[in-house]
Amino acid sequence: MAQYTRISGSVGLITLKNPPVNALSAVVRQGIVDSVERALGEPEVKCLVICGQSGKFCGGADIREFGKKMTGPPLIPVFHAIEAAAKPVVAAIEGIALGGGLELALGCHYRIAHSKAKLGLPEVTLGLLPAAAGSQRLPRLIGVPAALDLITTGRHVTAAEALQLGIVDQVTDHNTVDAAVKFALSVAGQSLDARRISTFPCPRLSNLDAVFEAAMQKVRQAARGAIAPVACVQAVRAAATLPYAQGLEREKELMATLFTSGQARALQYSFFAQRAVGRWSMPSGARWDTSKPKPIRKAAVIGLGTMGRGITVGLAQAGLSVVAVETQEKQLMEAKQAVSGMLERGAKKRGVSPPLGNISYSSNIKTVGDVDLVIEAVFEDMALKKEVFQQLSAVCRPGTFLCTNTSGLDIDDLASQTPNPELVVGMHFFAPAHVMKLLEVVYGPRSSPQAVATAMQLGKVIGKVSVAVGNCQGFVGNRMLSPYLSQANFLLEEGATPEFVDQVLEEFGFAMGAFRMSDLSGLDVGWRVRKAAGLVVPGKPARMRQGCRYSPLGDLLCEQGRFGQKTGSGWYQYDKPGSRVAKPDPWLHSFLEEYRARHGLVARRIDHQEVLERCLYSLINEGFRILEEGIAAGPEDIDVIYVLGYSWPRHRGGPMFYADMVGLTRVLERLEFYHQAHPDVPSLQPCNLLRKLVASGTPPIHRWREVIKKVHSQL
Ligand SMILES: C[C@H](O)[C@H](C)C(=O)SCCNC(=O)CCNC(=O)[C@H](O)C(C)(C)COP(=O)([O-])OP(=O)([O-])OC[C@H]1O[C@@H](n2cnc3c(N)ncnc32)[C@H](O)[C@@H]1OP(=O)([O-])[O-]
Repeated sequence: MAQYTRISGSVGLITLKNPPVNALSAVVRQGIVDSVERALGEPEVKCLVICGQSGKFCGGADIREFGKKMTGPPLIPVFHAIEAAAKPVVAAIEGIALGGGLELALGCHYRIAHSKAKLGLPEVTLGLLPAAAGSQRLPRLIGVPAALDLITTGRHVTAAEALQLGIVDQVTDHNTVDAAVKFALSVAGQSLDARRISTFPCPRLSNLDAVFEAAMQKVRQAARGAIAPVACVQAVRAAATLPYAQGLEREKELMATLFTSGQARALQYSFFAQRAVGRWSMPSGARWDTSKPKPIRKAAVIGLGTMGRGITVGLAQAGLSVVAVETQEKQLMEAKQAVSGMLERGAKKRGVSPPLGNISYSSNIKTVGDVDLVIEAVFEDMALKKEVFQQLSAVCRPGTFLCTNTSGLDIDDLASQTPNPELVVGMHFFAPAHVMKLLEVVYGPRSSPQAVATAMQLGKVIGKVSVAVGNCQGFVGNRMLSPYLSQANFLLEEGATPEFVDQVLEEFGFAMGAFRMSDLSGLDVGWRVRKAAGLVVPGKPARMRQGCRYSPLGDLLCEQGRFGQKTGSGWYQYDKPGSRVAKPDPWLHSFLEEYRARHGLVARRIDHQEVLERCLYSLINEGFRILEEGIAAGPEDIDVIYVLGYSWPRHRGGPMFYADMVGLTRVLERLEFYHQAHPDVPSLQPCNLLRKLVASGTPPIHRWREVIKKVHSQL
């Protein structure tokens, strides 16, 4: 709702009330209409102030109403009525003014913001564009280049930047409503002609076409197939080239193409999925709202390689006291330098001083005796990790949580090295650990709900989106990646090239295809895991393992020292070790031909569809197995992991959402088709849960948890 009160005798105060972010639901919109009408009708009222309840102005349109039948007054006429008002209307912006919330403020005649407020038009991140005249008013107010930047990126700006850009008229450190009331009274009775933004001409640009060509090229490059950023550029162009009313029509047309698009649905699903994963649960019944986390004030990181350094930076930047331990003196010195550099660069970007004092460095593991939580990040070797856990059990005080950054080793096996396995969980960071948003929190059968709650809470404190998952080889992300990479290798055996497979996957929206990604992370990483799993054994049948098809292509490349970017050659060739530009490698093409000839394989023509379906459906199928086993509680958990950790294109929602979009019946049919052609590839054999979902009429994704629950209760 929107509450109307009269204050200071002559000020009509309209307070938006719709927790948690005062979104512009139908009721709120009607409340604004009624309140503005009342204030304009009361002769005693000389001016109006609009504010939001609980220190938040407005989070925009109510996303929960999208996809439902539209009720209540539409936004544009509401904002026009405010702009046309004969009495000054001042927006008192506290906390947030985002999307429709900023568009409401742009409809007002003046904007006063609190210094901590964040403002922006993030519609593009939801697959939309600012459709309450924001794409027409903002360019008129701040100019085309600045408006293009805000609208195509959706980034939030601080109140200080908003003042500098001309979005707000004043910034205050004090009570914003008081400041707005004082300001409103000071301008009451003054002419408002020069304050109605929709009447402003859009600032002219001598190189208008060049500006828009450059903007369009930039968004197309970054978009990876997303359509909303392109529509945003077109909407701002309308503002720069058309009268306001026609520009508004164009904005409406463009929004209509986006609103019902699959991409908008995927991005809005992703928005809510990222919030849903915080409400975690375990098969034991333990849940986010029944498990109390322990506060972590002091933490330790053991092993300061690439991951350990990034984790240390993330903890220190979040204000924690950190003990950083590296037993090799030389590595310790290098790590100290690297970590300090990362903190200084981060602080410079954020305009704060670097928290160098938060970290103490040591080569002695005995110095972690007084910490609340330890994150082990040593080399990915089980024997070494077990040794570290034994040492930690000896030096840490009772109740210290012991976490491991392993990317797929058995958490419970590590927990067996300690007297308190209930205090052991996995905290699987993604490289670079101080940048990537995702954190997989892995619980073993003996991990306590408090240990999980504490790791999830710590993830939030250091700015991560944490997802709680069960313990199994490769956890969720890497486990699903295995069939995806196997299919990519099998496709090479059958006639494809790395370039073609990667092209298909990158057209789908991945930042990098399977082979370019392997070259980046290093082929030797997978080779070590396969060796540890006993898959790389000389003399074994080349292409079968335990009765299943196996491709030794990656092993053969590693035996030749082709580890990817780091050695200057892998699936592609590179100018020199460490360079990032992948070039097709004639050597690899002849290597593949020889390999096929040696194994009696005849190359055949493989099309886009087959590459996409075999790589993605085998990954999705493994996702269904993970849901069936209860390793992940719901499809949202898997989708958030893939979007934030494995560059699955956000505008496709995630693997499980994509399966829902394609249609589970189709996914099942195609898996059955490919499994028939490749009976020795178990990852193509449709999972029972998938069959059950299809048999129960392919319910929409938000209802899969019911079917999963039923499956679990029958197990
Ligand atoms: C016409 C017009 O042009 C168009 C078409 C539009 O306007 S489109 C809409 C444009 N607006 C946006 O893109 C802003 C989206 N929201 C955010 O970016 C963030 O939420 C936040 C505002 C910066 C707060 O972050 P937070 O970290 O403090 O809390 P939270 O956990 O994220 O959110 C707290 C709770 O609020 C819910 N929520 C947040 N914004 C919402 C919104 N706009 N509508 C409905 N619910 C919303 C969210 O789901 C969560 O619910 P629950 O999980 O607790 O049940």
